[in-house]
Amino acid sequence: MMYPINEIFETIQGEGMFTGVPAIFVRLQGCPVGCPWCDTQHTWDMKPELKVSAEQLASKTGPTAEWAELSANVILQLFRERKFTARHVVITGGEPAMYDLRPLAEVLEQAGYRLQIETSGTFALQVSAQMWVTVSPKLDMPGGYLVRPDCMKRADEIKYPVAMQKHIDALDLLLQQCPPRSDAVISLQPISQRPRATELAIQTCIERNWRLSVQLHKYLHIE
Ligand SMILES: C[S@@+](CC[C@H](N)C(=O)[O-])C[C@H]1O[C@@H](n2cnc3c(N)ncnc32)[C@H](O)[C@@H]1O
Ligand SMILES: Nc1nc2[nH]cc(C(=O)O)c2c(=O)[nH]1
Ligand code: SF4
Ligand SMILES: [Mg+2]
Repeated sequence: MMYPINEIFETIQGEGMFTGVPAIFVRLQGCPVGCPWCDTQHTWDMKPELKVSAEQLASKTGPTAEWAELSANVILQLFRERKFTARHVVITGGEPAMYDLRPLAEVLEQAGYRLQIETSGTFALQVSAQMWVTVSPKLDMPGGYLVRPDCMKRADEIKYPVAMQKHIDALDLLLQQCPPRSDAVISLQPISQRPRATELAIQTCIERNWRLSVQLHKYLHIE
């Protein structure tokens, strides 16, 4: 099984329940959901002419639409070559749930890593039993994809991006229609550090006893 990889880097997890935890990020290429405010629009398309070798991918600095096809074993080898020390791996994208992540999970979990997936919840999950699943639901996006009830049920964490009250109302409806597990953590993440979005998220989290997720990496100016 080969995975289309946009980048692999080590940093501090800036979002959700594992905020502050050193983590290796594996960013997969490709996403058809089309959120207008998406942080990673360079991962949406998989252009054949932008396919590069594993070596070229490893020397990438900063976000570009270049991608490479890597196997799970090559990904693990790359972690070792780059002397990464984090034990937590975040699989993100793009939309990583478009791919069967079980072979990758088998190799990395066998090597002792704890895995987390960041997903929009719009594709059926193919993940390991232990993987921490963060679903960031995407409602009414241009791609026309729907959030799946099975993804909502598998979620360990629902991390919802908000800017306006209508987004909270839409989340309330989703939580009614596709209820998560009772032990799932619910957090609000202000879109693009907008002050009004942040204020709304703070107020709503206090009222509902939900968590706040502020994209710490953007405040710290790290990757
Ligand atoms: C870039 S997405 C990739 C994974 C997957 N496609 C998803 O949407 O969960 C990773 C996380 O960043 C969030 N995100 C993307 N752009 C954002 C923005 N401008 N402001 C706040 N959160 C954003 C997403 O909601 C998601 O939780
Ligand atoms: N530091 C850091 N934390 C993150 N958490 C989720 C991210 C993502 O793009 O999925 C992300 C990211 O890009 N950087
Ligand atoms: S689903 Fe995720 S990667 Fe896709 S456009 Fe939305 S935020 Fe970006
Ligand atoms: Mg990001």
